[in-house]
Amino acid sequence: MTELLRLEGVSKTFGGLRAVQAVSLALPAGRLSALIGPNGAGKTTLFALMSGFLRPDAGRVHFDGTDITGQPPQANARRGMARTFQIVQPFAAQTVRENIAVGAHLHTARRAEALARAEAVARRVGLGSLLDRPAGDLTVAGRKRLELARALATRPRLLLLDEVLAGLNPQEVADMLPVVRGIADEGVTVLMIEHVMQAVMNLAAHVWVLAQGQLIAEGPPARVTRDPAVIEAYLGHGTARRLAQAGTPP
Ligand SMILES: Nc1ncnc2c1ncn2[C@@H]1O[C@H](COP(=O)(O)OP(=O)(O)OP(=O)(O)O)[C@@H](O)[C@H]1O
Repeated sequence: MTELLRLEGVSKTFGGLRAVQAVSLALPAGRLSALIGPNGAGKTTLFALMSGFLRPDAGRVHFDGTDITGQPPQANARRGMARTFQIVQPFAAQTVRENIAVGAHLHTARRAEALARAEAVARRVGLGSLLDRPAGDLTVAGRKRLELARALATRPRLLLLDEVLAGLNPQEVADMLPVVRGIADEGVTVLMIEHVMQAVMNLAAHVWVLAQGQLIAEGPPARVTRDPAVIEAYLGHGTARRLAQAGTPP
């Protein structure tokens, strides 16, 4: 298994809060993996540490064999790392095409080339018919696709998706799953933070579970979601034992 991203003992403290504590993991290249955990577990902070938006207090980050610890996000983007944000903030007055072209400009200064690239990416994520609409007109589901498209336009090798399914209804989630799977099938390594477990079970080959800043489990999703430590982290202390006593297999 080739790894694309490796964390070694990465930690981050905010004031007295240990948001991420000595996290080590190796992300396999060419696969779709997920990072799950209860609210406030440190998932978004870990993404920021991976992509250079935050600098770790301790530990190292390696991308494709290069130590990138402390490198700024722009440098990491040029290396092939892209991330989406939980709160989508497009340039509302600009068209969908122009918003996506911002990402394409990472690799070209030529406007026509960036716009052409934007159009191709828009079709890939199902925004082809909305290219000339202002981004401010998009629904929540449309904005999520736009966020994905802006990241894809940078031609990433590693795509970090921060809750791209949050706020979508079940039909919209079902419509988005093949889009995300298609990106991975084209060879992009994907790591997704996701609370929608149906999506994690459906898409991810490997899952890491973060709770209170620490990795508490990893493995195939079906096994991880049965892990008593994971059930405890989500549902509270003693839950796994109570479920077992009630005869409900966790
Ligand atoms: N810039 C910051 N300054 C201070 N505290 C922060 C900062 N960013 C995050 N935190 C805190 O660090 C902890 C981890 O936050 P983080 O957003 O990484 O969790 P998360 O797992 O992504 O949560 P959620 O699933 O709710 O998005 C939380 O207690 C949060 O309040």
